[in-house]
Amino acid sequence: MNDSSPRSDAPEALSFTAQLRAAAQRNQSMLCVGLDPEPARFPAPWQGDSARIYDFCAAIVEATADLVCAFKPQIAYFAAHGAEAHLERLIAHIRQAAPGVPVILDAKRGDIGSTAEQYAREAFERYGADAVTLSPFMGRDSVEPYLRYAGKGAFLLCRTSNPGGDDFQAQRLADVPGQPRLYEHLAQLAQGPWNTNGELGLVVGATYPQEIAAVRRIAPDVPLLIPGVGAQGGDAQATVRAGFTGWGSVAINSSRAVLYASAGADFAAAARAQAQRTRDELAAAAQGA
Ligand SMILES: O=c1ccn([C@@H]2O[C@H](COP(=O)(O)O)[C@@H](O)[C@H]2O)c(=O)[nH]1
Repeated sequence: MNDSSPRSDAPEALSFTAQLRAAAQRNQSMLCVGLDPEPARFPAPWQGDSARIYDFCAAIVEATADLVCAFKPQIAYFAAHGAEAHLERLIAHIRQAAPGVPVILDAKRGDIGSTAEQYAREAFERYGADAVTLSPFMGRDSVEPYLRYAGKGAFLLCRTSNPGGDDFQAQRLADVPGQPRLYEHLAQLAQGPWNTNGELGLVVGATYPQEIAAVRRIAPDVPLLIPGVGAQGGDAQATVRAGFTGWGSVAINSSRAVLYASAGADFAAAARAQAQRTRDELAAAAQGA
């Protein structure tokens, strides 16, 4: 043996997509619980108290750790209260309470390359997230800094869950062969030329199952982050039928329906019950898919 070769007893870290697949399989779950803390909706005596953001989210994580394939903190809910330190502490806590469950930082960043480098550093080094959401509006060079982080994931907004997503995402691109809609073109890019580290994914809303199916046909290999079940009324079963191709192929997000399942002292138990119902409904849809 060559003694000068680097040796480590630490297991090699899994890439984001491998982690997502493993967590989904282990917990038999497509459910991603969204961490969108709103102090006004916290139970008494924490109601209105932004100093309790960490405590509230940590309780949700502990209650649902074995039911999810991922957690998705939305950065605005922390930054709006100056609670970035709570987010750092929360992600560190997820490593302890839910080992192996990946963290998708929902930040929807998008800027010129030099600024994107700073956003990537924030997501992956400051917060230690496993993946981040990005707006692809500024083009390939605005996405590349994130792809330089080995094993880290990035989800491009593709066909978002809101009605206004049609304003741009459904428009046809006259200059691209076949004149695809913008969201279809984004799916082609994510499946092919932009996916240089094999860790790109797409955001598609559960409120638009037909578009999920179209995206899945164009991009059969990329993971889909699918918000919109629960509070936004997306069709969970149609979503699974349209997007699921195996464990880790989809992370179906529910935030408010889980977080605020009860406004009382039993909020964590109620969140667990709601997460379990959603996980089981999604899994049952896969059996029938
Ligand atoms: O198209 C999109 C992209 C992101 N989101 C985010 O997901 C959650 C949804 O929360 P619910 O309470 O389950 O409706 C939230 O953080 C959004 O910012 C989305 O809804 N749609």
